Amino acid sequence: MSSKLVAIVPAAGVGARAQAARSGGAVLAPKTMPKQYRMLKGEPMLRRSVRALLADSRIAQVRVAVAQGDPWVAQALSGLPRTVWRACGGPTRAQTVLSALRDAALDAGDWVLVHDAARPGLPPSALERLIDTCLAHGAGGLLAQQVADTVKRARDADAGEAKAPQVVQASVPRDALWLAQTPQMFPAGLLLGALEAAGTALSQLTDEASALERAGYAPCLVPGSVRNFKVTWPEDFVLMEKWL
Ligand SMILES: Nc1ccn([C@@H]2O[C@H](COP(=O)(O)OP(=O)(O)OP(=O)(O)O)[C@@H](O)[C@H]2O)c(=O)n1
Ligand SMILES: C[C@](O)(CO)[C@H](O)COP(=O)(O)O
Repeated sequence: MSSKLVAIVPAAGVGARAQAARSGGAVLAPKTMPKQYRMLKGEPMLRRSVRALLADSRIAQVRVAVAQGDPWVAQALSGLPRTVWRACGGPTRAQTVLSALRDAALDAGDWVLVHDAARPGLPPSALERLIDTCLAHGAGGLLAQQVADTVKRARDADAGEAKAPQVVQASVPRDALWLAQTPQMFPAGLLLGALEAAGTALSQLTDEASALERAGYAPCLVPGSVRNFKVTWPEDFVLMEKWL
């Protein structure tokens, strides 16, 4: 591989949903330690996610993007090889990724792989599969899981009945449906161009592939892993510890 492969880990979120139970159901103000620094089997979640990436020697560097004034990152990442961190976090995930990408100043032909700090369970085999597929096809792609359950679309909630249960409008054919995971891997120039072209829609993009799709590309869907779920809700910490 003549071009280099660099990983970006957006880690500037506050983990509001993960704190819901501890605040009695309400979403907390971002004062408590964000979820990416909570310990999972004796190690901060962020450190585990970075170590999962370092397992593949083709990744030349891992660049972690944190919020301004983050007091936890230096300790959480101490001693890890090929790893740097920058206080370039933005108000949304997509804005964090865009500023990290600009900060990295990669060549257009380099590859960039974006991975959530909140996915510490990434298996080496899934990472290897993604990198192999993207390099072989010369195109970008993402890890994803085919939907296994029957899918329902809810009818618009009745504004007058806040406590009424949601009801089904229709069942949705699931054959072509996949759930997007990370890492997501693209040529750096392509991803930067697609994120910049999103303009005011940037903050609505929930993953990198969406930016490429808007720009007319069709990213490869590479089978991910059930272990690679995103730690989002309070109960996810216990579940992830069982996998690790
Ligand atoms: N402004 C933001 C928001 C999110 N993220 C990162 O994007 C990843 C996926 O986001 P998510 O799981 O939603 O984390 P949070 O935004 O922290 O969670 P919540 O939405 O519950 O607050 C995480 O690694 C998170 O730190 C980020 O770098 N910058
Ligand atoms: C990127 C992602 O993990 C793919 O599933 C997801 O879209 C992040 O969403 P979040 O709302 O920022 O957790």
